[in-house]
Amino acid sequence: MSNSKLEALGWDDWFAEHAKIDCHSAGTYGRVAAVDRELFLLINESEVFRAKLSGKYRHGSVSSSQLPCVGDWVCVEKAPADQFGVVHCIVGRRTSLRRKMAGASVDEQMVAANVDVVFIVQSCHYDFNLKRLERYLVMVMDGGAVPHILLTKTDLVEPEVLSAQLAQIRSAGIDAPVLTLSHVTKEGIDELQRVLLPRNTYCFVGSSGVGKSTIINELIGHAALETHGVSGTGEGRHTTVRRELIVLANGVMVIDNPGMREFGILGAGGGIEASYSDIVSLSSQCHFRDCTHTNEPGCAVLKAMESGRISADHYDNFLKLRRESEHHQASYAEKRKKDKEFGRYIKSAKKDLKGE
Ligand SMILES: Nc1nc2c(ncn2[C@@H]2O[C@H](COP(=O)(O)OP(=O)(O)OP(=O)(O)O)[C@@H](O)[C@H]2O)c(=O)[nH]1
Ligand SMILES: [Zn+2]
Repeated sequence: MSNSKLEALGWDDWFAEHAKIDCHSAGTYGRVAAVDRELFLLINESEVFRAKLSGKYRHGSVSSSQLPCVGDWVCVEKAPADQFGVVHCIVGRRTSLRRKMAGASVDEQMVAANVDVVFIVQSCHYDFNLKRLERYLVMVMDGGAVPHILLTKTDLVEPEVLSAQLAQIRSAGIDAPVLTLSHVTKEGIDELQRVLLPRNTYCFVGSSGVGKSTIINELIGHAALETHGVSGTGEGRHTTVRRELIVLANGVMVIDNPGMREFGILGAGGGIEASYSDIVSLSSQCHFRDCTHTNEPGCAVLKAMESGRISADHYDNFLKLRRESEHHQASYAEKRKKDKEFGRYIKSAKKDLKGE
C-alpha cells in the first residue's frame, strides 16, 4: 500500500514511527474526520468510511481523552464488504488541543488532535481581550501546536483602534504571528491564504460570532470546495456532526469548531512558560532558585515590575494562570487516580464473576 496519499492527509515518518510502537493489531491507518457519538468518520488514501471502536478498546479505555477525536490517526481494520471499520487504537498524538469540560468536572476534553496551527480568532470589534488571548495561547502551546492570532472584522473599527490592539499584543510580550482581516473588505484574506500549507491541519478557535465559520466558508470557496467526499455519502456538512476535518482542494486541512465559551486551561504548565517567556527568563536572575515571584527578596520579576519593565497586568495574569493551572492539574491527577482504581476494581470484579 502506498502511503503517499496518506501523506497528503498529514501522515509522515513521525506517525509511522509511533504507529509501530503504539499499534499491535493488523490494520491500516485512517484519519478521523468527524465523530458522532460512537461512530467515527474516517478518511484514508482511498475512501471515506465509518468505523466503530473494537470491543476491546471500548472496554479498556476509561477517560474520554483516550477516545479518538477529530484529527487523530487510528489503526483500523475493514474488509471491503464490511459496513463499518473497526478501530483498534490511536496512533500517538503529535499535538493535542484540549479544554476543561464544561461545569465542575475536571475531565479534559479533546477538541482536536494533530493540529499544526491553531488560529486564535478574536474580533477587533468588541471581542478583543488580551487576557482571554493569553489563556488561549497558553492552551494552544501547552498542546504543542503553533498559535497564530487572527483579528477579524477590521472593517468595523478605526485603524487607530486596530493598531492600539496590535500594540497591546506586542507589549504583553506575545510574539505569535498576528493576522488581521475583514470579510467585508477582503483585506487580509490573501495573507491568510499564503500562510496555509498543504498537508497541514489548521483549527480555528474563539468566541461565538467572531467570524470563524465565515473564514472557513471563504477558504472552502477559494479552494473550490472539495469536502473529502463526505457529502457524497449523504453525510453533508449540515448533519449533527459538530467538528469536522475538511480537506480543501488545495490540500490544506481545516477543522471547523463550534464557539467555545468555556475554554478551560487544563494542564497549562509548559504553555505558561512559553506565553510568559519574559517572566520565565527573568526567573533565572532571582536570588532563590525556587522563587515564586510573590514576596521573595532578590526577586528579579518583582523588580522588573516595579521598574515598569513588565506590566502589572501581565504579571497578575501570570500568577492567576499559574494558580488555575496548578489547581486543575492537582484535581485532574486526583481524578485520574480514582479512575484507575475504579478500572482495576471493575476488572477484578469481572474476574471474580468468571471465576478466574
Ligand atoms: N462586519 C463584518 N462582519 C463579519 C465579518 N466576518 C464575519 N462577520 C459576521 O459576523 C457574524 C458571525 O460570523 P460567524 O462566521 O458565524 O462566526 P463564528 O465565529 O463562526 O460563530 P460560531 O459559529 O457561533 O462559533 C456573521 O453575521 C458574519 O456575517 C467581517 O469581517 N466583518
Ligand atoms: Zn522571583
